[in-house]
Amino acid sequence: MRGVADVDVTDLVVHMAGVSVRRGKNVLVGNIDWSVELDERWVVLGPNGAGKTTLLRLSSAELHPTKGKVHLLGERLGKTDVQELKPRIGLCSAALNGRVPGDETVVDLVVSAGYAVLGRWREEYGKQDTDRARELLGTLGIEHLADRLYGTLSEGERKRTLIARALMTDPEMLLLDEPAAGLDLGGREDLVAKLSELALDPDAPAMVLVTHHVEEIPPGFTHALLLREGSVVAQGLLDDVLTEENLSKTFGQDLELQKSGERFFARRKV
Ligand SMILES: Nc1ncnc2c1ncn2[C@@H]1O[C@H](COP(=O)(O)OP(=O)(O)OP(=O)(O)O)[C@@H](O)[C@H]1O
Repeated sequence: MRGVADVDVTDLVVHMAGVSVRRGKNVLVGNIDWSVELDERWVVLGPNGAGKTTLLRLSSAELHPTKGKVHLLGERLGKTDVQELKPRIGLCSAALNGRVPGDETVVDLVVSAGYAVLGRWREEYGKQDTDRARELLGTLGIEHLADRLYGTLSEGERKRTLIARALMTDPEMLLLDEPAAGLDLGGREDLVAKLSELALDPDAPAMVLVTHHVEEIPPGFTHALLLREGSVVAQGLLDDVLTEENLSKTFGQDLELQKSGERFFARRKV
């Protein structure tokens, strides 16, 4: 495995060294060493409460560590202007979903990401911006929904809209917090296929996807970090890390793991 001590952090998308986040007596994540390179696509996997969202909030400059150093896109958290850093990071999370006005059109919602506002009325945008937004909606397979109101979309369509929005600023890193949560089987499979296309695109940004389910890992993802109770169980290349033993340790029960093609499936051992 790559040694975190002897890397040039300015070349890395994420670099964490000895990072902990505490709230009172609770250790949300403890002593994390992790780095992400530009061409890598990481899945962060773990049970409820493992610290996945905390790790993503550190990676999106939403949260500072209690201890340790975090570098994002070569900038040290705490020593850089996060308002300049944030547009370079595309974040797609359920928290955002709840804050979107339902009467916003899909294309306006995507365009407004470039201006870091929710609600297009505050800004005037150019044709170049709306063309790019429509192109991104096309990439996610929902160009036909561009003029619909966000409030009328299905959950799966909303998820894709928010991913297009996160890509609007042409970020150097794309963070996806449980993108398939709440989707039905077909919706999940559609999304996994789209994320797989994105992961395999060499021009796409570095990606970090948080999930509870191995079934949601899109083909093309290269690395995994397994978290349990705020600590790293294993991290590295996906095929090395995603083993029955590591998965069982992560979820605290005896699990059977199968790989079919490029997809993973897990269930409790009987
Ligand atoms: N402000 C806080 N104060 C105390 N504990 C907190 C705080 N925020 C989060 N926690 C705890 O830290 C742990 C990690 O939370 P986090 O949201 O990062 O987990 P997660 O892996 O994303 O969980 P889930 O899969 O359920 O979303 C949880 O046990 C949570 O209850």
